[in-house]
Amino acid sequence: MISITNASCVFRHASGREVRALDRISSTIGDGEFVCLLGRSGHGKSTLLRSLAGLNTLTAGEIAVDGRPVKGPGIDRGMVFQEDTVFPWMTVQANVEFGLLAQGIPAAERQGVAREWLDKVGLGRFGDSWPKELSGGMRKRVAIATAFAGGAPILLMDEPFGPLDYVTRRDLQNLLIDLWRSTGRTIIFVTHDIEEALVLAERALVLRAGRIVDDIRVDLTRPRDEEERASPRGIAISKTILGHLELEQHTPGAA
Ligand SMILES: Nc1ncnc2c1ncn2[C@@H]1O[C@H](COP(=O)(O)OP(=O)(O)OP(=O)(O)O)[C@@H](O)[C@H]1O
Repeated sequence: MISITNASCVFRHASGREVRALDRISSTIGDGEFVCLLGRSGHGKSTLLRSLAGLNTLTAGEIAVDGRPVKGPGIDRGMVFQEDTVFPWMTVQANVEFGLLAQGIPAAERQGVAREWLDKVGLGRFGDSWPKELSGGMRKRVAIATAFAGGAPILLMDEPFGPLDYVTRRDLQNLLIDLWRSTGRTIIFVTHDIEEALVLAERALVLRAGRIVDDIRVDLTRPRDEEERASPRGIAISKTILGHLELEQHTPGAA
C-alpha cells in the first residue's frame, strides 16, 4: 500500500519566485488499484508521480510504500515516461532484459522473462530488432514490456500515450488494461485526458494547484466502450472532472 501524508513540494525558480507544486497532499492507494492522476497543465501531476518514484524530494510530508518511506528510486516501483525510454543502441530483447540485468538475474532466466513479456505485448517476433526499426507505438510496447518484466509491483506512468495517434493509443490502453488485470500490479497513470481516465481508471485523483480536489471512484463496467462512457454514470464522472479542470472565470477588473 502507498500512503501519502501531508506531502508538499515547493520549487524555487531562478527568478526567486516560489512555486508550491504539491500542497499538503494526503491519500492512500491500495495494492492492485489503477489510479489516474488528472489535472490541468502545471497543477502538480508529474511532481506527485516523480515523488512517488523517488525522483523528486518533498519539502515536507512523507510518501511510504508498505510502511517504508520513499527515499529514492527502488525496484518496487517501475516507470514509463512520455518520451521514448528505450535505449536505441540495444536490441528490443536487450532493452527488456536491462532491468533484470541490473537486478543480477542470470542470463537464461532474464532471456526467458524478456521473451515472455515481448510475447505478451505482441512483439514476440521483434526481439532482434533495433528500436529505430519500430513504430512509435511499438517502442511504447517495448517500454511497457520492460516495466512489467522488471517485476515492480507498482508501475508509475507519466502520460505514456500522449504523443500517439488515436487508434494506437486505444490499442495500448486496451493492452495495458489486460496486463493490469492479469498481473494485479498497482498502476498510477498521469493523464490530462478525461476520456483516457474513463477508459483506464478505477479511481481518479484530480489535482488542482497542487492539491487533491477530488477522489472519484470510476465505477463503470468494462470494457469501457463508447456506450459505457456515454452512460449516465460515465457522463456524470466526466462532468465532475471537467468542472474541476475548467478555467477559472475571469472577473473583469480583478487583479
Ligand atoms: N524541477 C522543477 N523546478 C522548478 N519548478 C518545477 C519543477 N518541476 C515542476 N515545477 C513547477 O511545479 C508546478 C507543477 O508542475 P508539474 O510538472 O508537476 O505539473 P503537471 O500537472 O504535471 O503539468 P503537465 O501536465 O504540463 O506536465 C509547475 O508550476 C512547474 O513549473
